[in-house]
Amino acid sequence: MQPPPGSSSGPAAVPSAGAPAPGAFPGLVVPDHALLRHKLAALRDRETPSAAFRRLLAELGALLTAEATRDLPQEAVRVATPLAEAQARVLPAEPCLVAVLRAGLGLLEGARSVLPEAPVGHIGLVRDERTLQPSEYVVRLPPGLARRGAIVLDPMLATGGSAVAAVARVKAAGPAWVRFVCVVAAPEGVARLLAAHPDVPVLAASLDSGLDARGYIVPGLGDAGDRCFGTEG
Ligand SMILES: O=P(O)(O)OC[C@H]1O[C@H](OP(=O)(O)OP(=O)(O)O)[C@H](O)[C@@H]1O
Ligand SMILES: O=c1cc[nH]c(=O)[nH]1
Ligand SMILES: [Mg+2]
Repeated sequence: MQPPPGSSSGPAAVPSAGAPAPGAFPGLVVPDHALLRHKLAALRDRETPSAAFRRLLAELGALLTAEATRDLPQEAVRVATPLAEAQARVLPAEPCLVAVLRAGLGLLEGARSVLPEAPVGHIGLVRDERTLQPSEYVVRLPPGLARRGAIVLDPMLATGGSAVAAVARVKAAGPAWVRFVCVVAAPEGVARLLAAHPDVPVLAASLDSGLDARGYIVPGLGDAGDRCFGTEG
């Protein structure tokens, strides 16, 4: 990882050069968090090996899930501590976590560390690298989604085709609400996802500049699935 030219200190939020301000999308949240930026820097680095990439993705999954659940409704309860009764607040039900395969599995591991009782769904999608259209190869969603929300996890929001399809699949199962969590988002993907699903808030660690001619996010981090599972060619 190379230090940028000039000073090592800077503004709290460091947007990618050429990226629109996150405020350009009212449905998008990019948390202002030093730890997210720190881990994302290492994740982007082309020299980061697959094992470290997987660990970083899991850590980002935990941090982003904490942000995505920050304002969920809670119920008041009383608990007996070893000393006295305390007033506390709990989630009525942990939301369902839905991983978009393959790369979403990396985020899922960390998300489950903070939501250990969450039921888990899987949606297998692979993008045709020529047409950029996603095709679906597996869907497994848990029953009983009507009484809880769902958080869809996929590190990359590029053209948005995969995210739009995954969210549609989850919505068809009738969850109380849906939120979409990614690591790196392209403006094109955010615009497409919010246009198709305006009721679905999007949370990203970074809003990047755009897409290259092959539909990859720039600066991005390359192919997340390949880097996670060591399948790069
Ligand atoms: O926004 P889009 O243009 O649809 O691209 C984003 C999708 O591409 C990647 O998956 P990929 O199809 O490479 O599958 P993989 O995770 O198995 O590598 C990524 O994890 C998203 O699912
Ligand atoms: O930049 C991109 C775009 C799609 N899928 C990825 O894994 N990375
Ligand atoms: Mg891939």
